[in-house]
Amino acid sequence: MKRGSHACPASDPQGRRSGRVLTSLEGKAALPLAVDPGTGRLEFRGGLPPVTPAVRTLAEMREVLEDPAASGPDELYYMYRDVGFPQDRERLHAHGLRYDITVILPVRVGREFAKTAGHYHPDVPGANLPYPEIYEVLHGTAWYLLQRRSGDGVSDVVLVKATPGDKVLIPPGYGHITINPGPDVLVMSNLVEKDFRSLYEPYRLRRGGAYYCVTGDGGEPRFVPNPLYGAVPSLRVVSAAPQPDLGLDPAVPLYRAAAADPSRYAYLVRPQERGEALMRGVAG
Ligand SMILES: O=P(O)(O)OC[C@H]1O[C@](O)(CO)[C@@H](O)[C@@H]1O
Repeated sequence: MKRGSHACPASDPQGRRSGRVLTSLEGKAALPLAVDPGTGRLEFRGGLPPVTPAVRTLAEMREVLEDPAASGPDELYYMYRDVGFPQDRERLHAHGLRYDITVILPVRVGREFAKTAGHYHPDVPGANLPYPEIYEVLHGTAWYLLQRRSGDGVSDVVLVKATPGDKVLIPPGYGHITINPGPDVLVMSNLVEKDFRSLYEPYRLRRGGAYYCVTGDGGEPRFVPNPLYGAVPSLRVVSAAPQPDLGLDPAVPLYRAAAADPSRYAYLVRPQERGEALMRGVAG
C-alpha cells in the first residue's frame, strides 16, 4: 500500500465508482482529510466537521467550454467551502478570511482538460483594487491560467504551474481558471476574503478564458487561443515561487500558517497595504 493511503471503503453519494483506496491529504493540508481519487469526494476524519460540497456540473460549465456541446461526465469539480476546526474557522473569520478545498477530477470535456469556470474578483470597497487570493496544491498538478482584464480584452495571460506544496497568489485584477492537466485527481486549497462574490460574467460572455487547454495529438496538454477574445497576448509560463514575506512557503501548509497567525494574510482583505509586492508572482 502507498504511504499515506488507507484501505477503508470510500463513500459514494452519487453512486459512482468508489471503494478505492483513499489518499491521505494530512501531510500537505495539515488537516485529517483523505480523498477518494475515483469519486473526488473528501473524507473528513479525526473530528474535523464535514462540509457538504457545492458541485460544478457539466450543464453549468457548457457556457465556458471550447465546445458547448462536448460530452463529459455530469460532475466536474467539488468545492468544499469554509473547511476547518471550529476554533480555527472562528479565528480566520475574525480576520475576514475563509479556507476552502476544491477537488477537480482528471477528466476531459470533449478535447478540453478539466478546469474551473473562471472568474474575476470585485474591488475592495473604497480601494479601487480587486481582492487577491491564495491557492495551494494538496495533491496532483494544477495549472493556474491568469488573465488581466483591459477594456474589452486582456492585456496579460500567465500560466502558473504548481505541484503539491506550491502556493500561488492570484494578484489583484487577474481573473483565474484552474486546469487539471494530469492523470490524477487535483486537490487544492484556497484562502480568501470570506464574503465577496466572484464575477463570472466576463468569462461567460467570451465562452471561457483567453486560452483553452486541449489535448494534443499525443494526448499532451496544449493551449489554443479563444477566438472570441480577438488578438490575445502570448501565454507567459512561470512557476510557483516561494514568497516567505507573504506567507507563501512550500514547506508550510497554508491551513497551519493561517490558523496560527491569520494577520499574516491581512493583505487578502486589504491588498492596498502591500501594493506591488502582490504582483511578484506574475512577474516575468
Ligand atoms: O468559482 P469557480 O470559477 O467555479 O472556481 C471555484 C473556486 O473558486 C473558489 O470559489 C474561491 O475563489 C473556490 O472555492 C474554488 O476553488
